[in-house]
Formats: sequence, C-alpha cells, structure tokens
Amino acid sequence: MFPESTTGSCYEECKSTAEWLLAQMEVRPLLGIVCGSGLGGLAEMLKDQVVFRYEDIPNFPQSTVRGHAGRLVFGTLKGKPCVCMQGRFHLYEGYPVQKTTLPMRIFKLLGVEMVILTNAAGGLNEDYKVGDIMIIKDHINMPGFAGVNPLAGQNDERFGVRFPCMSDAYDRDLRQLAQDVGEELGYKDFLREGVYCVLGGPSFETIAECRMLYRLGADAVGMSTVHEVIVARHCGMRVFALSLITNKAVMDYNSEEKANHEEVLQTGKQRAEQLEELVSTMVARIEHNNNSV
Ligand SMILES: O=P(O)(O)O[C@H]1O[C@H](CO)[C@@H](O)[C@H]1O
Ligand SMILES: Nc1nc2[nH]cnc2c(=O)[nH]1
Repeated sequence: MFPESTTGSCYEECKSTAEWLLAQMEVRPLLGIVCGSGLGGLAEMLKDQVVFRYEDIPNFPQSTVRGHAGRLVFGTLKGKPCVCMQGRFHLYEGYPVQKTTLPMRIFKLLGVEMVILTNAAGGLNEDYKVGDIMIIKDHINMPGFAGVNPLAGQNDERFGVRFPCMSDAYDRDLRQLAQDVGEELGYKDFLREGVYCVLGGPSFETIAECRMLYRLGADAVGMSTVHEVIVARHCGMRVFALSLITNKAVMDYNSEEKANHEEVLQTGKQRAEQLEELVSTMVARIEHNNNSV
C-alpha cells in the first residue's frame, strides 16, 4: 500500500545497526547528542571514547558537509553514558527525510532516553546578534507543509503512534534547566529562547523569504534538527535543542551582507567553548533514574 521510499526507517534495519554497535562496546548510552555545523567539539568532551566512522556502521548514511566529521562517538559526559553524532544528515544532501533521521531510531534502540540537538542557524529576530545561543522552544516544519515529514508512510507502532503530539516537543523542564545554567554561567546577555524554522536548503534564503519567515513567527532559520526532533518525540525520547546564531539573516535590500558557510563555521569556533560548557553543565544536572531534571 505504501511505496517503498516512504515506509520510513524500518525497525529491523535500525535494530540490526543498534545490535551491531552494542556488540562492539560496553557503553550503554542514556543520552544522545547531535552536533551542528562546526559544533563537533562537543563530542571531544566525552571521556573513555569509543569512536565509529559512519562509513563503518551498517546502514548508516555518510556525512558530506564541511563541519560534519562523520563520526559516532560513545563515552561519558560528566559521568553520564552518551552517544554523540559528530555530523548529521540534511535533506539537501539528497537523502530521503527518513534516512536523515534514522540515527534517532538507532539511538532509541540503543537505550537513549533523551536527546540534545545543536545547530547553526541564521538569526531572523532583529534583536538577535551573531554568537547568541537560542534555546529552541518550538519549530516550524516548512517542508512538512509540502508533505515532507519523516513519519510519512506506514507507521510502525513499535516506534510510536500514528499521530504524535508536537505541541510539547521541546521539554519544558530542560529548557528551564538551560535558562538556569545559562544564568549561573553568566550567559544571560547572549542566551535567547525562540522558534526555529527548517527549510530544505542548500541555498540560503532570499531577503523576501527572511522577511516572510520572521513575520510567520520564526526567530531563526536553518536546514536541520526539526525532522530529528519529530522522530525522537515519536519514539518517546525527551528533546532539548539549541541554535547557535552564526549569522544574521539578510532582511534589507541595501545590506551588503551575504550568508555563507565560512561565517557559519567561524562563529561556531568562536562560541564553541560556551556552548560546550552550557551543554555539559546541563548534562551534569540531569538525573536519569527518576526521569527528571
Ligand atoms: O543545521 P546544521 O547541521 O548545524 O547546519 C547549518 O549550517 C549549514 C549552512 O551553513 C546548513 O547545513 C544548516 O542547516
Ligand atoms: N537556512 C539557513 N541555514 C543556516 N545555517 C546557518 N545559517 C543559516 C542561514 O542563514 N540560513
């Protein structure tokens, strides 16, 4: 009934990859981390690392974007067992949306209960500055309006329900924890909370598109994260996500600014330390046993 290309990431495929990984090492991760463009340094914080290159992992897609190393790193962060994707997959790389999100289902089958996602994004909100860190409180799935949703196709109840709720996608307690930790670390001046909008890419937005997205309620725009969040929530993992505002979206026809990947990676380098401190301090405070923060 459903065409092959839209049947999602099949359970058996994800299970065999998860079992392959679990057979190679002792780590049993409870936390999954996804590093955005130029933000792969987070993975380097893990202790007692076991590293797999994506090309060596059965069924795993390959990273093709600069700033995405293409390594799955297992280890502990502040004593918590973690798996960290140093490199994610995007629609514009040519993968079907189900393939871009396959790692979320593998995470679930590895035993992961909570995911932390990071990304690089363009700031639409006029108050945002380059280098701001935006806690994502909600999203706009623009490709979803055209039917591009990782859950399209046959639903596998072993992962989750046919019609998952998304109004609670971004965990309120984890967002509050990020605010508290950010304040303690003295990040108040550059910590924001807002709405992230995903587009297909790879071209950056036109001025008219940026203006439209801001009017629609988006504070930042990018080409990732949302589909991973949908799949993670579908299979019951808690989600925390943040954007590093790596560039300001161009809103003015007189502006000489031009969005480019160099600037994105450069800003990532400049803010890496604070972003890593924020995430690792949060992780130190997260209590898994009673599923609270
Ligand atoms: O979302 P991440 O993976 O951080 O990457 C962002 O940066 C790239 C553009 O510079 C795009 O891939 C965009 O999505
Ligand atoms: N779509 C989009 N993605 C980004 N990633 C980093 N900056 C940007 C941006 O300005 N637009």
